[in-house]
Amino acid sequence: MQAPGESSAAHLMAQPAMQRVPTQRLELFVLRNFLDAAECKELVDLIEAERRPSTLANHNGDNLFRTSETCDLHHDHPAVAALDQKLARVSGIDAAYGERLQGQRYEVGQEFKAHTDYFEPSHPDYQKYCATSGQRTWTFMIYLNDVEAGGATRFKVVDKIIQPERGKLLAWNNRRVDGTLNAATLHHAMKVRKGRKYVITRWYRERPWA
Ligand SMILES: O=C(O)CCC(=O)C(=O)O
Ligand SMILES: [Fe+2]
Repeated sequence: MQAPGESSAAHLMAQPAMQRVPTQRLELFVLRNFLDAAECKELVDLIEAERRPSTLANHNGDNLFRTSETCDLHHDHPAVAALDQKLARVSGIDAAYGERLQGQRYEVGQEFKAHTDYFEPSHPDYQKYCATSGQRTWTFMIYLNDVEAGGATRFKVVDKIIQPERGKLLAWNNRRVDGTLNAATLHHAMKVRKGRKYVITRWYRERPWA
């Protein structure tokens, strides 16, 4: 059994067509065709309708660190509610532990430089971000389109590159199996070279999101 807010390799590998990316240093999974073309299109349209410049929780003085645009998705929209439920099933994590779903759009030249999704406990704002709902546990991310060139997600510590592909789900544990934060999850959303890239990210927490 997994703790609330946590997925597990065993749960994920029991999902049809789930693949584990071969590396000892982190739990990283790919599921192709998690969403179909129509589902992806509907979500892209929602992101298009409400995007705003992306922000950073841990701002580090580099204004070019995350240059994409973000859209906070509305969970009362049927397409978003359906995705929320689908993610709950595949992850095994109750949707209540998930932060609000976020869409991201990258134009040519836009990126999100190498970062980890967990919050650094030494950061002055750690309490602000983690006091209520705790640390981020797992990240689930869906690519909503095929990108003409660029836009891959690179896990540089383990030297794995995941190519964007319409409907593909990428999931990883931000911590090691023993619960400690895993710096090998460092990842870089590389620059789009041609076309556009749309993704949706879902970060889960240790406690219900509030
Ligand atoms: O767009 C990607 O490939 C990765 C996005 C990401 O790392 C994030 O939103 O935390
Ligand atoms: Fe990330």
